[in-house]
Amino acid sequence: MKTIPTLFDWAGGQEALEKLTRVFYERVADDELIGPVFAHMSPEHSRHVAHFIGEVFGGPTLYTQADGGSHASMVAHHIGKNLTEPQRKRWMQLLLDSADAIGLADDPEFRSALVGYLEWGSRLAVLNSAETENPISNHEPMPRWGWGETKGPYQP
Ligand code: HEM
Repeated sequence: MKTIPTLFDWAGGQEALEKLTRVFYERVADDELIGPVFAHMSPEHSRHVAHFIGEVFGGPTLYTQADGGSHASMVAHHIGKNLTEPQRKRWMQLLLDSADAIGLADDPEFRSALVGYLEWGSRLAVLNSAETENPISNHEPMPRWGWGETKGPYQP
């Protein structure tokens, strides 16, 4: 029986994900639509996002252990930001352009899983950004993403 790698391993591990977010946030900073949204991000931002995605994709628990984060603390960063759909679309476009620019795995299965996760996560980010209180409790586990389909429709 074939062993199926995690999305984290298939993507090329932590190094590839950190390269992806580094190139992405360089592009974000130059973007007139979403650059201003990230004007106050910390120097650690890019690495934290790579750690978060890596953990979601089955990699080491760097976001929750090394960075002391949680699903709730990630969501908290988006609360009250009032992100818009055009900003989300630009975020998606720049991230996928960055994936191509660094030569990230581009087989249909991996890209389908990647886009699926990014669509899901970015739409939640927009929804959460309209909230004034964090809908996620500190005890909620980190999301996990694999090669397959989503587990059902959106239910707040
Ligand atoms: C899968 C989708 C997403 C993931 C996994 C994600 C992840 C994260 C994480 C981990 C942080 C905290 C970073 C830190 O500790 O410094 C963060 C902050 C933030 N994210 Fe997201 N995010 C997503 C989508 C989006 C989208 C679509 C937008 C905007 C269009 C956005 C805007 C922001 C902003 C403005 C912050 C705070 C920046 C600051 O500290 O000033 N995020 N995100």
